[in-house]
Amino acid sequence: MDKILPGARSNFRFKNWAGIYSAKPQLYFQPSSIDDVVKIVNAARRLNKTIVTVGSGHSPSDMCVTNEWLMNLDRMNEVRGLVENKEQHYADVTVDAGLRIYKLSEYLSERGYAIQNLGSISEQSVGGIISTGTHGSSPYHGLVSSQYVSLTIVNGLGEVVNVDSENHPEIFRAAALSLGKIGIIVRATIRVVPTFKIRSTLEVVNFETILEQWDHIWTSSEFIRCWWYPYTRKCILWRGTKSNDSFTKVRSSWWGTTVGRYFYEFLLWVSVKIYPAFTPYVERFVFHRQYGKAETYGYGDIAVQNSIDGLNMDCLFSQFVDEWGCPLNNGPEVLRSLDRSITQAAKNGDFYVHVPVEVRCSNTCLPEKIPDYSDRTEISPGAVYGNVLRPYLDATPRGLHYAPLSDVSNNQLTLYINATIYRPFGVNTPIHKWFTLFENTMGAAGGKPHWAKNFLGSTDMAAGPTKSQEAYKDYEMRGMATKISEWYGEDLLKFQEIRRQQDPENVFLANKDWALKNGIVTPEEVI
Ligand SMILES: Cc1cc2nc3c(=O)[nH]c(=O)nc-3n(C[C@H](O)[C@H](O)[C@H](O)COP(=O)(O)OP(=O)(O)OC[C@H]3O[C@@H](n4cnc5c(N)ncnc54)[C@H](O)[C@@H]3O)c2cc1C
Ligand SMILES: O=C1O[C@H](CO)C(O)=C1O
Repeated sequence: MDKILPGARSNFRFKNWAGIYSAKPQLYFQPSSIDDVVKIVNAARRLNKTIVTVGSGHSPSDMCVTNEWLMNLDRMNEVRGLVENKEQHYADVTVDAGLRIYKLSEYLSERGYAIQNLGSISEQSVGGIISTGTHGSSPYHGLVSSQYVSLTIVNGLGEVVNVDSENHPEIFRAAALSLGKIGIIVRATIRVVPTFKIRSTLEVVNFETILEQWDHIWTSSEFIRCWWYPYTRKCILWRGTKSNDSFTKVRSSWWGTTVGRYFYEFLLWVSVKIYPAFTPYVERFVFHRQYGKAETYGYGDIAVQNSIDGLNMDCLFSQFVDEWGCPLNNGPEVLRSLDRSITQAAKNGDFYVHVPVEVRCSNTCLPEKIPDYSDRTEISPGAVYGNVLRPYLDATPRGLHYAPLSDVSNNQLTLYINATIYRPFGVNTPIHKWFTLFENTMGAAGGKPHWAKNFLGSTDMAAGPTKSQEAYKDYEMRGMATKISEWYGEDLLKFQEIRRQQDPENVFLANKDWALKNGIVTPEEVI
């Protein structure tokens, strides 16, 4: 079998980026062409096997874990063409879906173009980044998938299907955030813009100031991120705009040095393994080494970088991450509530949080049609949409209404809060108490979890078999099926219908437990 199927290996161990999950699939494939992918899918159908496609394995959860067949598209990493639209000031680049985002950025930068907006890293694959709803942080940009013009997928019948806004738009809406369940994305066309620099300010701001300025802050620049340090009662506010200014030198980073990094990880290790009450001291110490003590709101440190260096960040260590999105207007209440809980928990010694708690925003409201972009310049803000189709499984709040750029306010925005807990030197830190409280708070504020992350849920909400509470590992996902069905309603039903059409034999229903406990499939579908 290993010999006849393209790129097959039987002795491969998969580990996700964080190193939390690993698995030994029966076979691991790295196909080199769409034909190869079709052959593998057809073989899986014949042999009654399931396939998981893994991109760069950066999803924090166990969503890519399988003991059946695992496919990776790292060998399908060519750029197939770049078509410029000079009048509308963009270009459409067509690539194999295994290409990594940082590689695509290198290719584009040599030709004067750039990806419009990015998350914190550029390691993801073109296919993987959209499959979980990856986003950056901006009042004018939405999910990364809104930059995609078209997708080519190999579905569960081994058919090659091209989908875009005109051709099978409903399959596009399912495949643009599919959790790998609609088909294998083998090619994609992405809308990119002329290369831009980002001029950013990095300000040290009191937590209370952020809350007081909530109505103004989020629309004050095209790119914006807030890193909250609860025990220091401070935030770092990073605001960026497109700019023609000259590059500056790189900002210095204490934890970016070898000594700073190891020392930080060592301090975390001590606080996790030996003395948890040490955690707030570690946070304060690290904060002051990295950012100093003075508040600098309104006159922060300035840097001009290329867009990738500006938008990506140093994510430090292996980590658990639980991220939810809710209406941004609910932010002050949510943050105050989390603040009270974190403070109280530290007093009681119940749990401690790691930092930063990332506070970000996105604008996933879409216009009815793609706007005219002929007036844009290289530094014009805002999205140049590749499509205006909302993915069925888009986890951002429904019921927010599109407004043109000049009228965007907090009313259009999703607030993302990201609870990160590090695993210093690979040691698991307890997360259950903190993440459960976080999830309850975000859920009550109209939030939903980011699909890729380590949300936990509870046995009350899970579907499929559950265990006794004691039988779960602290970090094990219990599931959220009933909530997910309530939150997504008709959109989930539509997604499920398209999934059944595109994959009637359940070839992509590997990791069934994950899909079942979260209600992506119904128990009847997996029996
Ligand atoms: C350090 C770090 C920083 C991050 N920063 C952000 C951030 O700023 N914003 C954010 O939203 N997320 C962020 N993430 C999450 C990350 O962007 C997503 O998990 C993304 O989906 C990972 O892409 P990947 O290529 O690694 O996909 P994988 O994790 O390998 O796979 C993710 C899902 O996509 C499916 N898939 C992969 N390739 C294909 C394909 N070709 N066809 C069909 N399905 C496919 C898989 O089956 C799986 O369901 C971060 C993660 C880490 C570890
Ligand atoms: O999942 C994520 O990890 C980083 C935080 O370290 C980030 O921004 C995500 O999103």
